Amino acid sequence: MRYLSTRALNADDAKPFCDILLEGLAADGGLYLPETYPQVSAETLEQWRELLATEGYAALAARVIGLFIDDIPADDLARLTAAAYTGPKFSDPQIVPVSRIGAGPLWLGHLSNGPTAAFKDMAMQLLGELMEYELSRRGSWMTIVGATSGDTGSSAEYALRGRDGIAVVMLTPAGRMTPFQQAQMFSLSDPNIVNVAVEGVFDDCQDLVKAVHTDAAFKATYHLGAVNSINWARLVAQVVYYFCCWLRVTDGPGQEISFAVPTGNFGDICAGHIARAMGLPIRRLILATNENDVLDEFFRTGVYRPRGPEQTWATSSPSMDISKASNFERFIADLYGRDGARVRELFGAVAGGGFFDISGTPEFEAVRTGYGFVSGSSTHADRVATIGRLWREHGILIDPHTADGVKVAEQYVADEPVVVLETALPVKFAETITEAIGEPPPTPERFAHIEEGPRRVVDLPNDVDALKQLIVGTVESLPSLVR
Ligand SMILES: Cc1ncc(COP(=O)(O)O)c(C=O)c1O
Ligand SMILES: N[C@@H](CCOP(=O)(O)O)C(=O)O
Repeated sequence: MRYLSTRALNADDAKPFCDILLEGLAADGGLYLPETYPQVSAETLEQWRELLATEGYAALAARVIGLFIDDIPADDLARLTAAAYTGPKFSDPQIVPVSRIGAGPLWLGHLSNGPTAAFKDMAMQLLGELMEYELSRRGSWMTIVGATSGDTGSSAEYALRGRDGIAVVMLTPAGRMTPFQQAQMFSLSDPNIVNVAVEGVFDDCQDLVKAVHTDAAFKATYHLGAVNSINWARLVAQVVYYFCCWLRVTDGPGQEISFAVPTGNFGDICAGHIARAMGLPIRRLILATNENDVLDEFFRTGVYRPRGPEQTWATSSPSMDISKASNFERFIADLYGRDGARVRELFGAVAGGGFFDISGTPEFEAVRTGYGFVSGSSTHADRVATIGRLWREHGILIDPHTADGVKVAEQYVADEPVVVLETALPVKFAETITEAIGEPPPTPERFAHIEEGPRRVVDLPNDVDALKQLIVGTVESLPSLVR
């Protein structure tokens, strides 16, 4: 299996999985995609049903991900998935259980049982294993430069702390994360972890990451790598839980279900799009945004108009306060039949501060009819009401992002089961939970003292040169990194 940038003009540039695992973002600014999506038959799905029941999530992950990787031996990959998806890292032995909300059509897919209580752990735990494996095979090292709106950062740091040959420089939007999210990251004292508070919003952090990654000389000298969902390895690991949820909710071949996905950077739902393209019987992909509703606007109207920091609102589902969703480019590349020139043209307009409008085109018609996307958005009042209602009526406590998913899913209820992906645990968002149910969320024992103790974080202006200096200083301060 080989991979090409969404902006590639030449199929000869295709690369194997382990190259793009370490490269992260393509040199042309595009995102990697496999040349084709492997197809999974109904018969294979039934074999995987048996596999999941007898050998568990890690075995399923090795099979699904193995379809996309031919440069890691199958036994090694199985060992890596077994190391990633296990207790006590994950607090539930099923790794991804599902539960039904009452007797209705809505289900929750529980993705937040990992070390940092967010769905990011589902991919990040594996990414940590894969990166260490490949760096050690090559005798190399890496400086991860990432951006977070609250959950990717801690998830990456818990997956990579103390790992040999890897440093992490993680950019956070100053003052925009919850106290719990800040504590999860800033309390870490490992020398290979550097937390940064950038004067700006998440999109500014993400733009800085992309700027250093597209400076080829700098990237090569400092061995820059990526852990955001711009890295294909993140997405392929996330594809697995769509298969898992489908297998747990259905009991036979061909049964269609839908997924409702709280969306920010379009990574989670892009993994659903890929699972569907592989043949998983998904009827609809229900995209849910908060008040930062650029993607909902696109899926309703065909107009993609990213917004600037001044129009990116600080909301009570803060991890989705994103107005320029990276992975959306992957979907557009598929929509346009991997026409790299067209993708360059569309995203060139966006990079210049503009927008694109594909309303009235056959491609936009296909978004709904061929790809199953529908969308909606949610407000603070909606999520508080949804959290309160599920708590009172069903005794189920969900976080504000999952509440956005439930709220939008309810708009689209039909006759098939709908799995709402639970993307974080309530403990991370105490203020909103308290507003919704009149008391703070329970704190799982493993997080009992997280908000106590000293913090380590570096302030940084929104400036590429300042970031480069910080990266240089970090690498120089860790002599064990450079082999
Ligand atoms: C808790 C939570 N929910 C939902 C999302 C949205 O996921 P994605 O960015 O993959 O669309 C994020 C991160 O963006 C998140 O941290
Ligand atoms: N919500 C994310 C934003 C980054 O998304 P990613 O999936 O591209 O890493 C976060 O919590 O940081």
